[in-house]
Order: sequence, then C-alpha cells, then structure tokens
Amino acid sequence: MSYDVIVIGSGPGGYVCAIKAAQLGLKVAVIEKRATYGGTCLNVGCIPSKALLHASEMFHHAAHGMDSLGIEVSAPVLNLEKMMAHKDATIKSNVEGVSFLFKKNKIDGFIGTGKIVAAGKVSVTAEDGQVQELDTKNIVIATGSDVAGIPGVNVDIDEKVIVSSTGALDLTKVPQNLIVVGGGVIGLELGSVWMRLGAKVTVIEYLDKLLGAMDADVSKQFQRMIAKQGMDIRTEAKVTAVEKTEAGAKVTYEPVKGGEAVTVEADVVLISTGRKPYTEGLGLEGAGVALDNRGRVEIDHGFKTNVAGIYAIGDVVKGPMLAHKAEDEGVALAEILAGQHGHVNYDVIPGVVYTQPEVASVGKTEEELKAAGVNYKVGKFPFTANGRARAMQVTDGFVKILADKETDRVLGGHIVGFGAGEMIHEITVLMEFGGSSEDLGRTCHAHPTMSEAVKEAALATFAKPIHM
Ligand SMILES: Cc1cc2nc3c(=O)[nH]c(=O)nc-3n(C[C@H](O)[C@H](O)[C@H](O)COP(=O)(O)OP(=O)(O)OC[C@H]3O[C@@H](n4cnc5c(N)ncnc54)[C@H](O)[C@@H]3O)c2cc1C
Ligand SMILES: NC(=O)c1ccc[n+]([C@@H]2O[C@H](COP(=O)([O-])OP(=O)(O)OC[C@H]3O[C@@H](n4cnc5c(N)ncnc54)[C@H](O)[C@@H]3O)[C@@H](O)[C@H]2O)c1
Repeated sequence: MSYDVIVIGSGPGGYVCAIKAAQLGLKVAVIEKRATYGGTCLNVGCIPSKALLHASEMFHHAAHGMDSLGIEVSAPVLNLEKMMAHKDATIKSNVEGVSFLFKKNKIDGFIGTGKIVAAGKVSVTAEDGQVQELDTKNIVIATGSDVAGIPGVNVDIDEKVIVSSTGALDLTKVPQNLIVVGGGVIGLELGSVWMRLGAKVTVIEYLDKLLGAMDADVSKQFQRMIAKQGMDIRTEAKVTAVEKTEAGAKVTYEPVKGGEAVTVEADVVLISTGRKPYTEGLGLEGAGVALDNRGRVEIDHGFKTNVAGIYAIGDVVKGPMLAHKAEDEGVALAEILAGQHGHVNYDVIPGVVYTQPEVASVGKTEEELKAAGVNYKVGKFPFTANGRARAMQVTDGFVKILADKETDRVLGGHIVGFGAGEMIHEITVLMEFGGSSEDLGRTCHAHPTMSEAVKEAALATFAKPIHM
C-alpha cells in the first residue's frame, strides 16, 4: 500500500494532522501501538484527568459548598467504582470519536508499532508479531511523550503504590496519605482529585514555588489557596529516594538550602516530575533522524527533520507539552504537506491548570518581560469586586494583564479563578490579532459575568477600573 502521508502516533498531534491532511485531499494512514486511538491525552491524560477533576469537584461541593447557599444536604457518599466508570466511559466515547473521524475521512488506521525503515518506508508490527511494510511520500513522527521519572533517582513505578499519572487515574481506593513528588501541573491536578475525595496530600517540590513556569503573582496566590484547601506544600525540597515499605512507600527529601534529610511515609506516592519525548523502537537511529540534547526530535520551522520526507510534531519535539500545541502543529504540518503555508504562533499558546480555582495563562509572564528588558505596564482586577463571582461564591483570584508601555499591545494575560480556563481565550484572541488593553477594555462585556473582571483588568492597564 502506498500513501501520501503516514502518521506514527494517534495523539492530538497525530490524529489531527491525519484528519487535516485527508481533508486537504491526501491519502493518509495512521499507525498506533495502543489498542485505541487518541494518544496519551484521550487515554491516560487530559480527558480522564478532567473527568475525575469534575466528578471530585462535584463531590467536594456537595460536601462543603451547598450549605452557605441555603441548600441542606446530608453528607455525600463516595462510590469510587462508579466515578471511575464515568471516567472510563468518557475515555471510550472520545477514543471512539477518533475512530469515527478516521473512517469519515477515509484514513487507514493500523494498530501496531510503527518503525521507520528508511525515508518513504514504514513497518508496522502487530501484537501477534506480524509485520507489514507501507510506502509513503511523507512520514510524520507524532509519538508523544512518556513519564520521565526523577532524574538521578531509581524509582520502581508499579502503578499501584508508586504511581505515575496513569496509575493515579486508576486507583481502586482513596489513599489515606498521598505523597506527590513534583508540584507541577500533573501533581496539582491529580493531587486535587484525591484530596477532594478524602486523601491527606503532601506535595514535595524542588523549586521555591508551585507551577514554576507561571507568573510569580499567580503561583503565589495559587499556592496560598491550595494550602488553605488542606494540601501540605513543601517547597525547596529535593526528593532523593522513593522506596516501597510494608505499609506503602516512603519518600526522602533534602532541603535545597541544606539541612537534615526528611523522610515521609504514605500509602501511595505519585511521581509527577515531568515527561520526556518518546522515540523508543521507532528506528530513528537507523533512519539517521537527529535528536537534540534533550532527546527531542530536531525540527526546523516547518517541522522538517534532518532527513528529507520525515517530519515531527507534538510532545516529541521542542515547545510546551500541551495537547492544543500538538494539534495546531498537526494542522500546520498537514497544510504544508498539501502545499499550503501552515504556521503556529508560539507566542500565543494558552496554558490551563484545571484545579479549583483554575489557573490560566497566555503570552509572557511579568518575570519574562523584566528579563527581556521590555517596558511594560500591569493591570489587575480581583474577583472579590466582581458581582457574578460574589453571587456564585467564587471570589478567590484575580485577572492580570501585561501590556507594552508605549504601544499598549497586550503581551500576556494571567488568571487565577473559577472558569479561568474559559476566560483566558478572550485575551488569547486579542493577542492573536495584536490588540491593545484599550481594545479589550472598550469591548462591551455582558453583565453580570466573570469575564467582566477581564475587561476591568484591561481598564486597569490603560486607564482605571470602574469597580475598584
Ligand atoms: C495526566 C495528564 C494530563 C494531561 N492533561 C492535559 C491537559 O489538560 N491539557 C493539555 O493541553 N495537555 C495535557 N496533557 C499533555 C497532553 O496529553 C500531551 O501534550 C499530548 O497528548 C501530546 O500529544 P502528542 O500527539 O504529541 O502525543 P501523545 O498524545 O503522547 O500520543 C502519542 C501516541 O503515539 C503512540 N506511539 C508511540 N510510539 C509509537 C510507535 N512506534 N508506533 C505506533 N504508535 C506509537 C503512543 O502509543 C501514543 O498513543 C496531559 C498529560 C498527562 C499525562
Ligand atoms: N492542564 C494541562 O495542560 C496539563 C495537565 C497535565 C500535564 N500536562 C503536561 O504534562 C507535562 C508533565 O507534567 P508534570 O506535572 O509531570 O511536569 P511539570 O514539569 O509540570 O512539573 C514537574 C515538577 O517536578 C519538580 N521536580 C523535578 N524533580 C524533582 C525532585 N527531585 N524533587 C522534587 N521536585 C522535583 C519540578 O521542579 C517541577 O515543578 C507538562 O509539561 C504539562 O505541560 C499538562
């Protein structure tokens, strides 16, 4: 069989690239080694984690958030099996959706391990060991990423007691004590899930703050809020050992600034210290495809590797490991392969942490602007001064907008608050169009909405807010 494009990996990068390429008239095949399409994101990442985040938030709300609204309910009872069934059904409907779209777009799907034999030739090894060879004009590597583990520490992840995100999405009972190693996105999202369901959660983080890459104001405020919810946060603590015990596991960490090592015990330990590009068994060495010093497939601005006819996108290449970044690269590459001019604007990629409150960010942080010597101005507005937030009892958090001091062009937006992950998109669209804080502040916003806080933060950036 001969194709225009063979995509290896069916995550958000691969499956979106395949669909777009087929829509543009190319003959496309996708090879996936998992039993179902959709990659990390749909099977063990974005989708299952959001199903559990939503369900656990509802549980928490039923237990703690109703009385003050005048709704008296008896204490909710957790049926974890049913909650997990909701998560599994969510995964199933999403992965089946991808299968449907492949059929609709006449994409040939192969379940098996893809290996690049040479430019233009890919083999697929099925689970039963059968191998078939496919010919193609172009190969797209979209093999994603895998758990990185803790650099320099030997950890035996059994997905029961010492778990990665995959095991943490599938626990069969609520741990009494959960230790989270790494206070990044995965640790805080999945730590929140189990804390809401009753676990005592301790987060051990190497840096001096949680969510290291976020704007410092945002991560400071977020840390205060999550600690108030009961999460035990230990920063500037370097984990040096994780070992199983008879009762569960123990974690040893050393204060980064020096001092005695501390050992803490728990029944489950989540290792969430980052992910690494996944290229195992792909035959890159044989095909001569170059990697960079962090093991990522090296590409140019058009997603081309150093070997003609071989491209790469998503978590396996540089840039943030985010599903929507992978998707946008998939679309851009499909357009390029179809002779169009695909492009991704890496300056305007939003990031959302789906905790409660949510944290959302787009563009530059204040620290990045300072370091780059940019002359900027800041506008901030708290949700305590927003009528809708008061009505909904979600007044925690704020909106912060950063704009160029001379031109007023918006350079970054940061939100901590209920629904931040939805609200960030108006700042994202504004930035994509090169808009100013005055453009945003003068745009009529419906009342009463949480989004009015975005408008007020914009007013605070170029003039003064009304409601403060
Ligand atoms: C717990 C968790 C939660 C997350 N939540 C979010 C979120 O809310 N929002 C967000 O933007 N991002 C989130 N992410 C990150 C997101 O999942 C990734 O950025 C995204 O999946 C990357 O897409 P991709 O297509 O590059 O790779 P992947 O989704 O990793 O897909 C790669 C696929 O390639 C397959 N593959 C690998 N090698 C081969 C081979 N040789 N042959 C055949 N198939 C192969 C793999 O089996 C896999 O299915 C989360 C990640 C995790 C772990
Ligand atoms: N909502 C989302 O968009 C979402 C959700 C989940 C995952 N993801 C993606 O998945 C990727 C992986 O997530 P993650 O949370 O594993 O990684 P991360 O990079 O977000 O966080 C890892 C944290 O572990 C800390 N750490 C590393 N070594 C340590 C040690 N020895 N002791 C203590 N702390 C240590 C790091 O300082 C860092 O803060 C991220 O790139 C993220 O973009 C995104």
